[in-house]
Amino acid sequence: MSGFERSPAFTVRDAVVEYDRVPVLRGVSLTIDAGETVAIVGANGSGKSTLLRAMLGLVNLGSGSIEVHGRPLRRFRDWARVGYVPQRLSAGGGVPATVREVVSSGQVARRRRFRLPTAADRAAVNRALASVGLTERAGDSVHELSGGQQQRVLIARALAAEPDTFVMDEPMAGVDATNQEALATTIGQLSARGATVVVVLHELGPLASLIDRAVTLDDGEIAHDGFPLSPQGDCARPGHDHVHPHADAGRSAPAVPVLEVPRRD
Ligand SMILES: Nc1ncnc2c1ncn2[C@@H]1O[C@H](COP(=O)(O)OP(=O)(O)OP(=O)(O)O)[C@@H](O)[C@H]1O
Repeated sequence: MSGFERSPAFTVRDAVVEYDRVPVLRGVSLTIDAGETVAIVGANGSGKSTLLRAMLGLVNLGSGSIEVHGRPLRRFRDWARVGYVPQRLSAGGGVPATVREVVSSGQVARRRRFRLPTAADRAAVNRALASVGLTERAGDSVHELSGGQQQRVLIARALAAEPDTFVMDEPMAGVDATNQEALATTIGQLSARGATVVVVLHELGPLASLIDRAVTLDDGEIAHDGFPLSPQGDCARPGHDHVHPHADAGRSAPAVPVLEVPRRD
């Protein structure tokens, strides 16, 4: 699938983003090939989320340019190919939504207008729910769930659309160790099928064995782009403010259902 695609999934050239005239990205250039699994790491406030949001057109560039699957961002239309996992579930305006409804909402971009979900759509939602361990909670309101469970709902929402490109902002945040391992297995399966995965991480943790490229941001600039560095000295201390990726030893993970990623070859 994407392994045969010639265009990179993302091409970022000299991207500058400012908030209230304060530069947050200061000329970031980055190419992510289709099929790569790349971690974006760096200290709090270094610009990781802003970079992801810029790559998806959610914040405007002050200068520079971004292409998605070979097209300038503004002309890219195939958003059904891209699954985004934001950092947190937005408040949702108090409208009660069940876990299944939120997960199904991920499929809206791939459906033709006014077409109801097919059996295949429903099956994809069921697979996504199972892969994050929320099958039993499908009928519950998302507002009743813990932060970590809500995070898993967001991941399932991205999985349900069966995109070939995933952009995830700290998907492991607040998720307990068992579910982190299960998610790592799911992401590994996506990767093995040739999906592109761009993931902001605080620590490589259970994803370490999947990540062979880490991009470190430092104050809005790329400080490292390459093989993940190992933690040393003070950096090895748990809980310190990470400014580079940690290549922890990969751990084995429990088996979870295989997810179908559409082939494009
Ligand atoms: N909407 C906004 N308006 C103003 N400033 C913002 C906005 N969003 C982010 N910032 C600022 O931009 C800088 C980079 O923020 P960003 O969220 O991209 O960093 P990050 O590396 O993802 O941080 P964290 O690890 O804490 O999530 C920070 O100083 C932040 O306070």
